[in-house]
Amino acid sequence: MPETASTTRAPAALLPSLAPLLHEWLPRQRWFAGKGRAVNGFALDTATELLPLDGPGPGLLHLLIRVEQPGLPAGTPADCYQLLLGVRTTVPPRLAPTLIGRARQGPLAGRAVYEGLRDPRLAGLLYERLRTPGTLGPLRFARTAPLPPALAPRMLDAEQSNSSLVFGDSYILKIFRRVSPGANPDLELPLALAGAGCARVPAPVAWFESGSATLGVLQPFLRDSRDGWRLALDALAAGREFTEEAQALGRATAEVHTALAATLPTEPLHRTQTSQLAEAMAARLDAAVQAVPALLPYKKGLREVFAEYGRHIPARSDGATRLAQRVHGDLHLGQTLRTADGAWSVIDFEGEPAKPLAERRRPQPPVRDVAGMLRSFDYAARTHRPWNDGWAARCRAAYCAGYAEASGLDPREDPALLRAYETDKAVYEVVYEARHRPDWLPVPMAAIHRLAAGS
Ligand SMILES: Nc1ncnc2c1ncn2[C@@H]1O[C@H](COP(=O)(O)OP(=O)(O)O)[C@@H](O)[C@H]1O
Ligand SMILES: O=P(O)(O)O[C@H]1O[C@H](CO)[C@@H](O[C@H]2O[C@H](CO)[C@@H](O)[C@H](O)[C@H]2O)[C@H](O)[C@H]1O
Repeated sequence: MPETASTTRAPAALLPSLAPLLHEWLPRQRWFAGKGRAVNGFALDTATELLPLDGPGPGLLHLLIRVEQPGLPAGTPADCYQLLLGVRTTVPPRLAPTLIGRARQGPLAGRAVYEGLRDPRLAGLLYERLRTPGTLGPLRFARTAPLPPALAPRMLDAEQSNSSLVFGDSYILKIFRRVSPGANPDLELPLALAGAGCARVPAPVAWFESGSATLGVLQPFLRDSRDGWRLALDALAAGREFTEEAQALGRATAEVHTALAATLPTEPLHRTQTSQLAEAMAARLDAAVQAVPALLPYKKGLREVFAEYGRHIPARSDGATRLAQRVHGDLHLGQTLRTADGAWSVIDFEGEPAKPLAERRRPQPPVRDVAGMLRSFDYAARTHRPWNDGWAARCRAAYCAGYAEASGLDPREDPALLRAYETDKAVYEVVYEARHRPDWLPVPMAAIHRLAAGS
């Protein structure tokens, strides 16, 4: 074990020290999901000293903390977040921007509390833990193969739902911020895909957990890669087509789907399941209209798209029953990475972060991911001036052709299904943009306008 062994604190004892600091700091974090609602209090589920707080140097405290907020349906547990806090008597100038505050009371009174992941010494310690399988209080560390020692850490500053650290340009560790019981699909699916020999995902090499909850996953870092969103925008800016890339992305998506269907449970999609899926889409639309009233004029037209899907008799052109299966769940260009050799990888299998874990892990028609990517070509085209609708249409066609090539199923053969999933995604995007990036709202609204009009 690296440095000194850990201890587990009685969690409640730390709250008087931490609660006043976190009250200010937590709601400001990009990954804090409860924005716009008051924070009434905190409860600590676990508190683990990865590095003792009363040692000579800095301490590293791992917390699973519940944030009590109003407005949750009865019986819904408060959101639980994972925090890694550094604790020092004084914070050196290079770490000053990471300061959360100085505790005034309780066992940490007078000590500085700061973002532990931004301290290379503490981030390095976490990597050392991942190298060493075993348990540490409530935390369990596992790995698939030996890892090299002492890789220098750096934190990614991307706008993320979680937090990621790169170690020596060899590995990337994603620390999940909002944590729920149950395997996180971002570990479960890449592990299953790697096990099935699918080369389209960076295979997890280590992870850590508490109870049944996944807390972090270490994967190879694709250092010479660029993400599909950047590549698409570059192509647009240079007046280039992106059809070859889109076709390869279609093939990559199909490879992922085929491997997931071969290794994880699938369910037949008969008429009843189809109408339930259509009803769920209509219910999401109703909730979205409440949240974003600009959707109201389109409600009737959009409901008709879902009703058409609900009436639809699912049958494949080869006569087989359609299947629901595990899918990516939030596929878009930003979730794809292309390495210098031209190979595409798919990342971030967590699904839509706002949805409950159980819902994200449910089998769904694979067209859900196809629709997500088709929406993404439209997004890329719409962020470019002048708007290049033809570019997006050609990418969309090439992507479907690539998907058909690798899976034998052309998503365009089932337009009612595809339109319903594109509409469901556009409705999700309207709510997402209204909440996070209001300037982007016209992008999904343009799609809503088109889809509600039946074109
Ligand atoms: N294996 C990887 N290799 C290189 N970069 C990666 C890798 N995995 C993730 N990234 C980079 O990290 C960013 C955030 O990762 P992501 O899994 O999307 O996190 P989040 O769930 O927080 O959005 C990605 O946009 C990508 O640029
Ligand atoms: O990447 P995340 O898992 O955090 O996904 C969320 O944020 C995405 C934006 O970063 C959002 O994607 C939408 O915007 C993209 C362009 O920035 C576009 O390519 C996607 O097609 C569009 O859906 C995603 O919906 C949201 O869940």
